Amino acid sequence: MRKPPLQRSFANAARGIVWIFRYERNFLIEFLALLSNIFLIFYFQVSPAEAAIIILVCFAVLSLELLNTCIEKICDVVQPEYDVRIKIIKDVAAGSVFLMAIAAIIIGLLIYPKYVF
Ligand SMILES: Nc1ncnc2c1ncn2[C@@H]1O[C@H](COP(=O)(O)OP(=O)(O)OP(=O)(O)O)[C@@H](O)[C@H]1O
Repeated sequence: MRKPPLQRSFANAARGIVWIFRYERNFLIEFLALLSNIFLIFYFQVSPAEAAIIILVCFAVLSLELLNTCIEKICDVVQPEYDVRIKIIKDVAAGSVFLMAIAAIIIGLLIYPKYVF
């Protein structure tokens, strides 16, 4: 199979992100968290290294949300009925987003207080 041109690959990726914005509420919430952090970084004039860590962990949460949604969609195709194995797969995939979200909160608690107080 021939590889699609680069701009078509970008267009496919952009379509995927537009789709998840429309249909996955969690992604929207996590995106708003990214925007809030960008605001706070400028407001508190956070150092470049710390800002990079904050931005990186926010994007990590968003990326894991994309992968979690993919896994959910594959599961729904493979097994639309209740299945305890699907439950484990979906719960574990959701756990990956949850863990990274906890990491994001910890990083926020480590970085922001010194700018606030
Ligand atoms: N086919 C299934 N068999 C067993 N359990 C399922 C099945 N589908 C969903 N579940 C359970 O319901 C939960 C939510 O799954 P669902 O596909 O509805 O994702 P969601 O509501 O988009 O969740 P998330 O907030 O993690 O994105 C799963 O984590 C799993 O525990």
